[in-house]
Amino acid sequence: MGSNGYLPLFATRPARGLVLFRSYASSIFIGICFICFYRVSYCPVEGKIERWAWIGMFLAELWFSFYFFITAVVRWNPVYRNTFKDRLSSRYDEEGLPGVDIFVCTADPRIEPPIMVINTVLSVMGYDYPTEKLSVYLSDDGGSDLTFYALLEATRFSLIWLPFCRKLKVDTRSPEVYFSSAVEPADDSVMAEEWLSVKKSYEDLKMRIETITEQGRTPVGISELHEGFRDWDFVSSRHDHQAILQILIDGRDPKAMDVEGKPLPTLVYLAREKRPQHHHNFKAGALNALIRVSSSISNAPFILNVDCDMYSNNSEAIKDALCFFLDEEKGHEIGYVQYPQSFGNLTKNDIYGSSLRVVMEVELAGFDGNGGPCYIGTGCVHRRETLCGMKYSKEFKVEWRAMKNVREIKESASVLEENCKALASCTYEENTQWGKEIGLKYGCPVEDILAGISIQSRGWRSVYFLPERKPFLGVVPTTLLQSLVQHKRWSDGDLQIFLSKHCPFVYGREWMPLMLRLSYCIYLLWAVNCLASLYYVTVPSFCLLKGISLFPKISSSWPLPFLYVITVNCAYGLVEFVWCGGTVRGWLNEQRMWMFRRTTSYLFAFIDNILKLCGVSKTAFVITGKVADDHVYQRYEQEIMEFGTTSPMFTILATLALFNLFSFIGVIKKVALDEVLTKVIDLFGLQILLCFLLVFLNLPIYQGLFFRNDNGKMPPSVTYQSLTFFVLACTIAMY
Ligand SMILES: O=c1ccn([C@@H]2O[C@H](COP(=O)(O)OP(=O)(O)O[C@H]3O[C@H](CO)[C@@H](O)[C@H](O)[C@H]3O)[C@@H](O)[C@H]2O)c(=O)[nH]1
Ligand SMILES: [Mn+2]
Repeated sequence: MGSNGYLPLFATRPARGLVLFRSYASSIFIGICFICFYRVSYCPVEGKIERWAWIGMFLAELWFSFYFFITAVVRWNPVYRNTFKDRLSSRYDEEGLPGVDIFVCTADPRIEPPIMVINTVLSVMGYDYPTEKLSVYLSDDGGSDLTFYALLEATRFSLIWLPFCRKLKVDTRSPEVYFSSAVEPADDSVMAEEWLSVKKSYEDLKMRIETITEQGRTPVGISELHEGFRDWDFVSSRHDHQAILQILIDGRDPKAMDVEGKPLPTLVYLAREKRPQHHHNFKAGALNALIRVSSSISNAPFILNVDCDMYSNNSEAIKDALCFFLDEEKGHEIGYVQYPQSFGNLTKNDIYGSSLRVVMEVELAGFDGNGGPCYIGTGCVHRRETLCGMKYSKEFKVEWRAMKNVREIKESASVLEENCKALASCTYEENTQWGKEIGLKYGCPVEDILAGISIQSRGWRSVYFLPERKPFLGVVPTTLLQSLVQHKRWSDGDLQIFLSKHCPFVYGREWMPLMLRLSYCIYLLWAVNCLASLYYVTVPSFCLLKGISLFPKISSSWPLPFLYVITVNCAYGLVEFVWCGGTVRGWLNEQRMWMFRRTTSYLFAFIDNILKLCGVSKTAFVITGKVADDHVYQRYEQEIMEFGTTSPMFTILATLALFNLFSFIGVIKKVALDEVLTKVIDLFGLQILLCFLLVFLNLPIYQGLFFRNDNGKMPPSVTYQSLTFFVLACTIAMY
C-alpha cells in the first residue's frame, strides 16, 4: 500500500538471486585482474612481432573486460513489474478511460505482405478496451494500392471479427494465427457454425488479397469498389506521390458499428507525400506524420506504436500500460511503457540467434532498474506530449477522470481528410523543429533508441513491462544475410548516437542516472566490438602458424585465471539463456552468431561510421526481409544455415573460417609428428584450444563451402574469393 492508504495500480519487485550474480561478477573481476597482471608482467622483451602481438592481445582483453563491466552494470539491479487491472477498472469506468491511438508502420508490400500487415491491424483493433476510444492508423511508406486494398478488406472483416473475438474471448486477435492453431468449439453447435463461417470469411479474404498481391496491381473492377483508389491515378511511383489519406472507419460516426451494433475503432490509412527531392527520413518521418495527422483526428493522449509484423497477442496490453500511466502517485513521471519484442517464427534452436531472449528477459529489466528501458521501436506506449518533445515537470499531472474526451463532430470526415493531407506533405516540416526538437529526431537508422534517449534526457522515467502472456509477436529474419544486415543497421545507428551530441554521457547528464548512461553502452558500443573480436579470431591463429605463444604455459598456474574467466562466464551465459527459455544448442548458435556479427555486421557498421564522420557515407535504412521463398523457408525450419547469395560479409566469414581451419590442421600435424608433443601442448595449449573453438563454431561455414548441394550453400564465387584471400593470408603468415 502506498502512502496514505492509496492502493497503487502497479508494483515493482527486484529480481531474485542478486547476491549470487554479484558474487559471480566479483569473482570474474578478480580473474580479470590476474589476467591483466599476467599480461603486464610477462610481456615479451625480444622480437618485434611477439611484442606487438602481445600488446594487441592485452588491449583486446581490456576491451572485453570493459564490456564485461558494462554487462554487469546492466544486470546489477533488475526490476520486474506487475499491474492491477482490477483496480484500474474499479477506479475508471469506460467513459473515464483515456483514448489511445495505435500506429502501425509498413514500408513495402513486397517485403511486408499486405496480408501480414492487416493481420496486425486487425489484432490491434481488437484490444480489450472501449472501442470508441481506440483509433488505428496505418502508415504506408510503400504508398501501395495493394496495401490499401487489403486494408479495405480488413475493414469489412472487422465487422464480424471483433464481435467474434469478444464472444469467444479470443486472446490471439490476429485471425491468421488464430485460425491456424485454434479448433472449433465442439460443445456448442450454434457457436461451431459461426466459428466455421468466420473462418471461411477469413480464408476467402486471404485468398483475394494474396491473389491480388501476386498480380501486383488491383484490377479495374475492384478499384471501383472504393473511391479511395482514384488517388492512385496520380501516383507515379512509391517515391513520388501526393499524400493519400482515407478515414476508412470514422469512429465518431454513429453508423460505424459492427454486426452486433457495438461501435468500431477509428481506422485511417495514410501514405504521406513523397517527392524525390525531399528526404523522407524513413520510419521517423512516418511516425512524425502520424503524430500530426492523429492529433487532428483523434488526438488521444497515449500512442501505441507497432511494426507491421508485430501483431498483438495479448488483448489486455493497453490496460496494463495504463495501469502505469494512470497511477496517481508515480504515473505522471512516466514517459513511455515499453513491452518486450517476441517472435512467432522462431525455430527450436534459433539458428540465427534472433530471439533476443536475454535482452528482453534480463537486460531491459536491468535498464528499468537503472532508470528506465530504452525505446525499442515497437510495442511501446508513449504519452503524446513526450513524443512531441515536452520536458518533464513536477507540475505535470493530469486529472484523467475530469477529462471526459467525448469526440465532438466538428467537420465531416472528408473535410478532415483534406485538412490532414497538408500535415502529411513534404514541405510541412520545412523551417520547423520537427525532426529536431519536436517528434522523433531524424538522421539515425535507429530512430527508436535515439527517441528513447531524448525522452529520458528530458526528465521522463520509462517503464519496462514483461507480462506473462507475450504482448506482441513479430517476425525474425530467416536467412543469415538478412540477420547480419539487420544487426549492421542497429549497430551502425547505435554507434552513430554514441559519437553524436546525443551520447547519453553528454546529452543525458542532467536527468539520466550514471548507471543508466553506462547501461546504454552495452548497445551503443556494439560496433566497436569488431576490433577486439577480429584481433582475437585472427592473431592467435596467425601466431600459432608462426610459432609465437600468446598465452601462459600450461605447466604454470597462469592458465587458471584464463580458464576460470572463460568457463565460468560461459556457464553463466548458458544458465541465463536456458533460464530465459532457450535450449543448449540455441545458446551455442547464439555464440556463433555473436562471432559472425562481430566480424561482419559490426565491422561494416564501424567503417560506415568512420566514413560518415568524414562526410562520405549517408544514413540508410534497409528494411528487414519478412518473407522467404518456400525452399529457403524449409531450410530455415530445418535449421540449416542459409548462404545462397554473394555478399562481402560471407567472403569475410569464409576467409576467417578457412584461415582458422588451416592453423588448426597445421598445429595438429605438428603435434602428431613432433616427438616433443608435450612441449608444444605446454607452450600452445590455450592457443590451440581457442583455435579449436573457432573451428567448431565455424562448422556450418565449412559445410556451406564444401559439403552442400542445395541452393542455400555458399555460392562458388564467394568460395573462390575467400580461397584467394585465404591463400594470400597464409603466404603472409608463412613468410
Ligand atoms: O522507410 C521506412 C522504413 C521502415 N519502416 C517501418 O519500420 C518498421 C521496422 O522496420 P524493419 O525493417 O522491420 O526493422 P527491424 O530491424 O525489424 O526493426 C527494429 O529496429 C528499427 C530501428 O532500426 C525500429 O524502427 C523497429 O521498430 C524495430 O523493431 C517496419 O514496420 C517498417 O515498415 C517505415 O515505416 N518506413
Ligand atoms: Mn521488424
